Amino acid sequence: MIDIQNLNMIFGEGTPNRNHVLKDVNLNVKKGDFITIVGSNGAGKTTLYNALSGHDPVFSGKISFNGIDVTSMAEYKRASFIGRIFQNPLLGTAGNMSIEDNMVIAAYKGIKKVKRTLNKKKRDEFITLLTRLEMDLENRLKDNVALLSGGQRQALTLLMMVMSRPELILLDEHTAALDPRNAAKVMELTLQFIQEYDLTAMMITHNMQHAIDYGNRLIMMDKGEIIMDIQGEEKDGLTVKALVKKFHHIRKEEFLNDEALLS
Ligand SMILES: Nc1ncnc2c1ncn2[C@@H]1O[C@H](COP(=O)(O)OP(=O)(O)OP(=O)(O)O)[C@@H](O)[C@H]1O
Repeated sequence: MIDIQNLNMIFGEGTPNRNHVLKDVNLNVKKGDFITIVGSNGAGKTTLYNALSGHDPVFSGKISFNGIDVTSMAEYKRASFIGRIFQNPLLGTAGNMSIEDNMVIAAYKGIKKVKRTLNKKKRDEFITLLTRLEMDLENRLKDNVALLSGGQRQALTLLMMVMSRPELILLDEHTAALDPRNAAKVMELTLQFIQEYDLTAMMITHNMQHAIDYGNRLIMMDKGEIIMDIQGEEKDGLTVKALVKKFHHIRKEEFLNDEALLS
């Protein structure tokens, strides 16, 4: 589905602040893959998403999506098949608009020349979808999203993302800013939606145990490189201890991210 070839991301080229963030990254993502991504701070995980989504221009290399070269495709065009959720729950929804108005935008995303109407049928659909979140939002359609808690807002973001039927979703520590109960709830919904909507997914997490427990493939990034790509039986039998040991073996240095080990 996605083929990344020799991807280089360099910021500040030609300046004293030149920063070669992604170094000749190659990655082939198959349809249905659920890839968890771990790596220390500054490893280049978010930059990889920024290249994939078209948020940042690529310095060199090629990104193909279903055989089509999308390396230079504008971010707004890629948004019709790539969904993204950020750590900050405020980013995925418009706080000054009601829940139903936010959902109307999601329902018609990528559909051109259609009147964005909210009739009874559509509203009933929204109610059915919101009921699945089990957060009582189905009774608050007219409430402004700014009134919701972080967990409710992130769950709504997730729901709105799947409503727009993306092929690939990019999750960037999307439960990290939530309290444990809401984080677990949003994670549970994420897993349900990935399965139900047959999504291909990538999930950055600082929680090594989550990276091991979820998905079919685990990638570790370090200093702009993919240094591990673990799947199949090897992933099934993985432990945090074994993962850290593998890191030591490859890099001959300490794994610097205590947060990852402690979580
Ligand atoms: N637009 C940009 N301009 C300049 N430098 C950037 C830009 N985007 C990212 N960087 C730099 O690229 C490096 C990698 O950042 P990135 O956010 O991809 O790391 P990360 O692996 O996601 O880290 P974290 O786990 O801390 O979020 C950092 O040194 C960062 O400062």
